[in-house]
Amino acid sequence: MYTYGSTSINNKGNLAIGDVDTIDLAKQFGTPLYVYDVAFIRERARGFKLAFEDQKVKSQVAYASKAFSAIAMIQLAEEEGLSLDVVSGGELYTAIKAGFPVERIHFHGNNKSKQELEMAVESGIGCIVIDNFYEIELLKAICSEKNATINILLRVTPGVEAHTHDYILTGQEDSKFGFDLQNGQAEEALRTVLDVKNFVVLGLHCHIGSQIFETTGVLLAAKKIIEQMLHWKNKYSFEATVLNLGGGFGIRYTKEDEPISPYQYVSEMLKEVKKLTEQHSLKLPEIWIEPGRSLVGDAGITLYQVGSSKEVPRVRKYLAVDGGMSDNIRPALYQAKYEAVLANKPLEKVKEVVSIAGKCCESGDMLIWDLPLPEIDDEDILAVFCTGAYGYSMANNYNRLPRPAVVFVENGKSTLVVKRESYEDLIKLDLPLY
Ligand SMILES: Cc1ncc(COP(=O)(O)O)c(C=O)c1O
Ligand SMILES: N[C@@H](CCCC[NH3+])C(=O)O
Repeated sequence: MYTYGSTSINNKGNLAIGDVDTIDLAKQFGTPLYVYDVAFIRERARGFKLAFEDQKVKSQVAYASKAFSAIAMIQLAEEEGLSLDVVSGGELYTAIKAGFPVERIHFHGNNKSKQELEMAVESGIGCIVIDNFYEIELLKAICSEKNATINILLRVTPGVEAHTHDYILTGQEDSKFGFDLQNGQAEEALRTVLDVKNFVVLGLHCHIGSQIFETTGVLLAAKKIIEQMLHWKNKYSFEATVLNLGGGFGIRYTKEDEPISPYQYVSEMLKEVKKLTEQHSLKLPEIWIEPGRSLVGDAGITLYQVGSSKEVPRVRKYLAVDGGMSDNIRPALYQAKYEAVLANKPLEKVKEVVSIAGKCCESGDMLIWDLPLPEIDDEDILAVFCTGAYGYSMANNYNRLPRPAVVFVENGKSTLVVKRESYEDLIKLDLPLY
């Protein structure tokens, strides 16, 4: 059996994560349960930073908190010296409440509201990544009213198609994000922001998509942007001091996935940027990146209690668990694939192939199709690997299922970092008619 992330088999023969027995975790905290190995997250964070240090390039590695935002996670990002990418007032609020240094927070989003922008400006945020002309006007008015100066990046769409699921592509021309680099929109945006006295235009941002396994796309994007940078230096005497190349580094969800290491990805990216800027006699900008999934995705697993099963003769057997699309919507949304084992007998011989269903009232609520498993018993716990990114953060209360708890494990110890929702929590915003 291949184990994912930092899971292993312990001396009881159970699946362990960060040296903590997953069956003990399920007993102590209940199921479904998200569990993160903190050491794994730290190692990834250090790996990203090392790639920049080795190439002697000034950088910021910003954790894209949309992957998993919770106070403890933000504090961990701070401990590792990461910066932070937020995309909403809610993510910003969480970061502020976690005590994250605001000057290292970058604010993204294709439709930031006036209230969100005001909150960001008032907080003294490090940088706002401007996405569209509407936002330029909104932010300009807010800064002038508050007499505030703000660092900005312009998000550009370089017209690059990355190889990933259509729904998580973002760098192509037909995208809701950013200013198009090729049709003159980005240049018009640059002219506009350079004229705003309250803006300090740090540079440019692009993000071509998510769960990407190769550097071809980002290298092409960097080339297109750097060529524009040269043009804009000549035409407007504008030299970018920051180039943010986004996130999107892929992880290994299943045996078929073969991502390159973050270190290799970043090293190749930096070599290309250095080469191109030297070629065009441009100053090497600070390089920022925004990994989300690759910092937390394979650090996390979800534990479920198995429940009912249904045999469809000659077709398949469904095995239901006590969660589903409410705690992991990715299979339903992107046909995302996952691997799983029975955590109490991960090494036992395979007996049958079953399809793992969730408990929501939807036929599409399937977590894994055709999973080989040993003989299944009522007390079995299913562990699904690599659920650390876009699991809890995309969790919902469909069918009024309470969202699961989140536990961090490190050095053999477990800590509850997000409580399980209760039925009381589910109705706390409801107002009775009588
Ligand atoms: C602008 C931006 N930055 C960073 C990310 C993080 O992506 P990932 O979690 O794939 O690293 C995303 C999500 O795709 C994004 O849209
Ligand atoms: N939520 C997506 C990624 C989108 C990232 C945001 N641009 C996923 O689960 O893969």
